[in-house]
Amino acid sequence: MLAASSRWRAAVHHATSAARRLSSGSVTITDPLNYWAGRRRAGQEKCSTENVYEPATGRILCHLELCGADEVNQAVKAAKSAFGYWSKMSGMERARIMIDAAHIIENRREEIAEMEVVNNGKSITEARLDVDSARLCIEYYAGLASTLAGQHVQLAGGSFAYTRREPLGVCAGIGAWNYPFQIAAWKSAPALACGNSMVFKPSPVTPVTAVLLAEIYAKAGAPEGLFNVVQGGQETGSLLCHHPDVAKVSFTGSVPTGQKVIMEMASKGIKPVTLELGGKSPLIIFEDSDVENAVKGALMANFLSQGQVCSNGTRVFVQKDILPEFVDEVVKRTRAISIGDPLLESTRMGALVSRLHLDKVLFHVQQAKAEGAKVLCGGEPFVPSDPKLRGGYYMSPCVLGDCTDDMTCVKEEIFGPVMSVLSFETEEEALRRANDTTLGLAAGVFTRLETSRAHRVVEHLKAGSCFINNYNVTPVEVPFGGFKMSGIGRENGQVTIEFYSQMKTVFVEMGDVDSLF
Ligand SMILES: NC(=O)C1=CN([C@@H]2O[C@H](COP(=O)(O)OP(=O)(O)OC[C@H]3O[C@@H](n4cnc5c(N)ncnc54)[C@H](O)[C@@H]3O)[C@@H](O)[C@H]2O)C=CC1
Repeated sequence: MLAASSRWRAAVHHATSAARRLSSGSVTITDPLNYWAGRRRAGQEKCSTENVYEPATGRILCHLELCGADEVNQAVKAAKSAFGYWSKMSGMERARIMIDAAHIIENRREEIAEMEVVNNGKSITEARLDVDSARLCIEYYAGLASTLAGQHVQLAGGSFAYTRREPLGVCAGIGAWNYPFQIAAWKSAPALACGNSMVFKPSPVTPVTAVLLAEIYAKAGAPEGLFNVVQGGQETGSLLCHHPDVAKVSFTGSVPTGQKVIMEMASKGIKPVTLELGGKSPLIIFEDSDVENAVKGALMANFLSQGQVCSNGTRVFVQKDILPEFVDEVVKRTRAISIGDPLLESTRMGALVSRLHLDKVLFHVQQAKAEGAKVLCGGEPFVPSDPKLRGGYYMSPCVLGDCTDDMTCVKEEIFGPVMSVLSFETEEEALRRANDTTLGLAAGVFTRLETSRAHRVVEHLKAGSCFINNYNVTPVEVPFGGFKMSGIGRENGQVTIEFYSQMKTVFVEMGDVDSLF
């Protein structure tokens, strides 16, 4: 998810001046990846481990020590103790520490981005933008920390009431694997600004960079235990969400996990939840669009992070008259995407996150073919010429033509570099088909001549984040989140303060009690 297209260009431009520290196939991680009460923690002897892989090469990167009940208890205890101190600080005091953390991120941008690439497989160019988005998010909420205030309400007889915006306590953050560092920042920044502490559990597939954020907050002066990291999968996540001292759960992940598990768990403790789930978003391209921009928009809507983006506009509806021109251009540009070593500046598409996920995405392409879609390009495993990359999880980005609404590739989230192109004739038809989904994370519209049409269409799109004449632009000042089964609550923007705080109302009597008894 990018903050702005100008930053995309800036990142490409500045890239060459950055000194490369890591190279694919050269990294092994031995330091513990759990972190609480101010330092990294090795797992206990009995704790189980899982292999973590480098997507670019298929090598084992480290053995992840999974947290059980003891470790989760210790992390929550540390967070509870930090909460007592942090929640009593003024917003300005909290902001100063958060701004220092943002500066450290800026100074360590290249190092964090490289580790993200090694663990996630996305291109270094994109990883730098993710780190920037994390930094900007922390800066933004640092700016809001001192503005949190209540209301004063004058009542009859001189009595009055006031409201206080109070933190919730220990918040649990649960992350997905596609934006590991950025998700940790997007969750922790508003939480900390409001005076909460956090225990964060990254995806076990990408556990490496969340602990860097923990060290950065500590270096910036955060109290011990303010931001903690516990590693593990379903079991650890479940322990964390069920913990009686956890006041709120903020989850990014798939619809089934969010729906079945998190809601159930949160409802047992009546805990507030933020859910950022999956999507199957539409991108509608009208015949009056600037085709060059619409093609660029469709590529940005489908191929960032190897297509592993929740908000991707994977159902591309193109008005009939421009379909041939659009398809020619989109296929030409998709074929030109350079796939390979994600740490190379020239690479625009790296490796998918895991072998399992790659196989799932390739299966989706086969299924689409079997259901009658036409593979216009890509959709094959890709083997780079560099021998060290041969075990990596690469595929060629795919454009599917002749798609219809009933095909699985058009109905289900693939979460890989696969664009489905559909044709439409009228605005009413496009809207009806675009909204025909249980999901509603994002949507886009390209139209040039009729500005009123863009706003009319957006008004009728059932999606939380809409784009006009662009796609996948996510500045941290703007709320992000979904309608329907794509989620509950929002991340980013001012509104998110409401999801990490609670309002207290205080009535003050200035006269005598007027009793009915
Ligand atoms: N809306 C948004 O902002 C975003 C949504 N996503 C969605 O995430 C999905 C891909 O991420 P995955 O990691 O595969 O999703 P997932 O649902 O498998 O896992 C997400 C996280 O939940 C944890 N988890 C699994 N079972 C749990 C349980 N019982 N209790 C607590 N935690 C549990 C996992 O360990 C992981 O950290 C996609 O569907 C994508 O659309 C991804 C990024 C952003």
